Amino acid sequence: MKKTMYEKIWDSHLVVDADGQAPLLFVDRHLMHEVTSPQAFEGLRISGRKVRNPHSILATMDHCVPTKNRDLPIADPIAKKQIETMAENCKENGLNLYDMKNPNNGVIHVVVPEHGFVHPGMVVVCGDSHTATHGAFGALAFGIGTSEVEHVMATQTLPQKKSKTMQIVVNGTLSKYASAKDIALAITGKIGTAGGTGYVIEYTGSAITALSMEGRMTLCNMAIEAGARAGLVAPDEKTYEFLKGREFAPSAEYWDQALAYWKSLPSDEGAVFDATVILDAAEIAPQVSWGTSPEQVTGVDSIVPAPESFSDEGKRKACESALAYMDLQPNTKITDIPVDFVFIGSCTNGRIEDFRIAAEVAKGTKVANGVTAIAVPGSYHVKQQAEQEGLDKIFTDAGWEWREPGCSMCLAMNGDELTKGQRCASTSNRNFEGRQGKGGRTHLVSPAMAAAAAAAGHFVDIRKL
Ligand SMILES: CC(C)[C@H](C(=O)O)[C@@H](O)C(=O)O
Ligand code: SF4
Repeated sequence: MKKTMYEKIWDSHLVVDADGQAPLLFVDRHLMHEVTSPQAFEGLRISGRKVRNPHSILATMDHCVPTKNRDLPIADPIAKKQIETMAENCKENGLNLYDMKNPNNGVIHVVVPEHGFVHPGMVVVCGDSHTATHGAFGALAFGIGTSEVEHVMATQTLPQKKSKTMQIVVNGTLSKYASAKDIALAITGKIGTAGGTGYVIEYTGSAITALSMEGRMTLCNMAIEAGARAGLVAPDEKTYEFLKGREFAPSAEYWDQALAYWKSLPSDEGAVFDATVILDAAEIAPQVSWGTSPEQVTGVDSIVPAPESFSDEGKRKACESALAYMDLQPNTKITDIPVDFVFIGSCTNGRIEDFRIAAEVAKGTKVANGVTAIAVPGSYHVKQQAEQEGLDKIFTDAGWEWREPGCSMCLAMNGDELTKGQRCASTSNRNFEGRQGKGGRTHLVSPAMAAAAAAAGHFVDIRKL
């Protein structure tokens, strides 16, 4: 029988599939951060159980960490407690933790690939919805809840319902400055935040294979915003090249064996998907979200929609309330929307490629009057690399703040936040009400779009730069 990549990974990880019970999957890699793990460790402690395989786990501190003045004590007592608890839990259980002072620190989904910890064909979990990022390597990677975190720590297995499969085909060539982020947003715009519910998405087509590993990570990262359980891209030469020589990649001795397995993973020619969605890369304009859900998004050359333009009652109401929250009038040109704040960073767009493209746009510009712009590398390695390339200088010369790594303003848990009514061009993945601070307004964009908005003080069609 012809199988999709998802089915191959599923079948090879199935431990038991007994009648009346959810199938049990083997878990290769378990990623952790300080927010969703404390109760799981507590549960283990109470039941007197141990972590089954500490080597399957990699942990970071990312959500609560400050992005400046790291030498000072952490001011927020909740953040301080979370960070201390994480350190104690990892120590007690012998886990590999890259804490705030470790040169490998950063956002979990940026750090993990840097060390080659996830390989094609693996099952990867984390108490975090953006675990989907690692699907870029052809691994089945998805977020789990805290009680599941405890289960995986104790058993290295997880009860899972099998998903349906969706193929999203993106052929053609992206226009200048359009990026993986724009593909991701265009997909969410097309299928909606519930479009992928119940599915694992496999991204295929020439525009996907043309993406760098960073781009594939950006794309898979947002599979969750389209409602999917996970996103996958078939491994290819770029994947192998990226992994080769990294700390946790298979060593030379096992490389050929690993490669042979990885090459068996891509979906068989003629394998049947439960659903197929097709997009043309050439038609994807740089995207800007206008609402409070990642599906409320449009091209930069477009306008803010009017509620009446939606035939669906639910979507019309959602548009109305989003426009009220965002303080936007229907039919406003996207390029006429001003910004007060610009954030480049997060596990969606906090990688070196993101800062390179943003620096290219920011070079020689000045942040517009009244605008605050911050660049927050996704990891310390990204930060170092960017500094080696002189990118930090480009940003600071242009009036940007260059920060320490962390989730930062992606979800504003560390004190980096918008004030009420501030409007932000953000390279993160969620524009929910209050996501970047109470009363803050988020517009999701690519790094290049964010950099252009910082200089102009409003959104700009970067294809015309
Ligand atoms: C804190 C964590 C549970 C959450 C997630 O699951 O994604 C966060 O990372 C986010 O991006 O909203
Ligand atoms: S960067 Fe944002 S999306 Fe990614 S893990 Fe942190 S909070 Fe979640």
